[in-house]
Amino acid sequence: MIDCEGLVKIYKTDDLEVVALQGLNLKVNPGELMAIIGNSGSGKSTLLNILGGLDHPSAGQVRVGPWDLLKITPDDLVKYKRETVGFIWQNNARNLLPYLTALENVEMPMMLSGKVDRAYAKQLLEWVGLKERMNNKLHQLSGGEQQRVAIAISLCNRPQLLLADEPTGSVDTATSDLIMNIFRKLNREIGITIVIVTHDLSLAGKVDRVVAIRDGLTSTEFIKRNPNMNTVGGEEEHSGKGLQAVHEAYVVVDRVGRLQVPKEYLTTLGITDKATMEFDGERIVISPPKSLGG
Ligand SMILES: Nc1ncnc2c1ncn2[C@@H]1O[C@H](COP(=O)(O)OP(=O)(O)OP(=O)(O)O)[C@@H](O)[C@H]1O
Repeated sequence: MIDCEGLVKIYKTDDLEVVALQGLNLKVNPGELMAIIGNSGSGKSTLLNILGGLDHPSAGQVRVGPWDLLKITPDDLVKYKRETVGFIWQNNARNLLPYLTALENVEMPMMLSGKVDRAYAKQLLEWVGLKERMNNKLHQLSGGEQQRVAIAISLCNRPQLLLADEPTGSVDTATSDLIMNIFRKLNREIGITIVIVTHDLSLAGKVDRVVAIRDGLTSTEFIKRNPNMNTVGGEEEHSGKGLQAVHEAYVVVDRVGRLQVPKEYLTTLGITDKATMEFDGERIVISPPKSLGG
């Protein structure tokens, strides 16, 4: 579904260039539910905005389904955004209309795109567990319920790909579990591919695959040891240890053999610009460079 290779994004301000993505590689299979984690400034939102067609890549390859987002024409980009992707942000609910009901809020974007499908709007609200509340005005719903209305809206255009940027950033743990359960259900039942961006490790622990971004590059991949295990709401996750407890961690090696060594390892070993690499037949050992002189 998603194929990024050597993806680069450079932001140019007056006299400054920020390289937000430095040649990132990422593959996401159709029907996958996965998470992208990374510290603040690592490039997560930049990646999501590019995948959502909100920002243009500077170089590299980025494909979503049949679309090449580097070469896409402006007309096709509008079509792509309308037909292929749905977006959820942390504070999505802020964009909803408080004096309309949940159902009317879902119908609004349908109206703007020229076709209201009331049966589908109701179905969406049922999927997010708001069947009984669809005729309530938005201001009568809690923050978590409003976020669920926002999820229903993101599916109005029947997207094949759902992009969620910190979707549980401003809700409590119980609501966060509920939202994750909705994602899993949607993923299973309608086969939609879902990419969640978060810095919340406990949230990341609830999906089968997590890709960590560091300094604009994919650095580590965590794959669930037992993908059938449903760990939503498990104690391990709430303790924040969920990711390491149920996932195996792999360092990402790109097509030409490059990998990223975590900064803390380099600092501990005092490695700056060079290292020694040895292969003992089974392992590759990276050490500080041996001193040459005296
Ligand atoms: N419009 C912009 N103009 C200039 N620099 C930008 C712009 N957007 C992002 N950046 C820079 O690109 C880098 C990556 O930012 P990005 O927002 O993608 O990170 P992030 O991982 O999503 O962080 P956070 O978790 O804080 O949202 C940062 O150094 C940021 O300052």
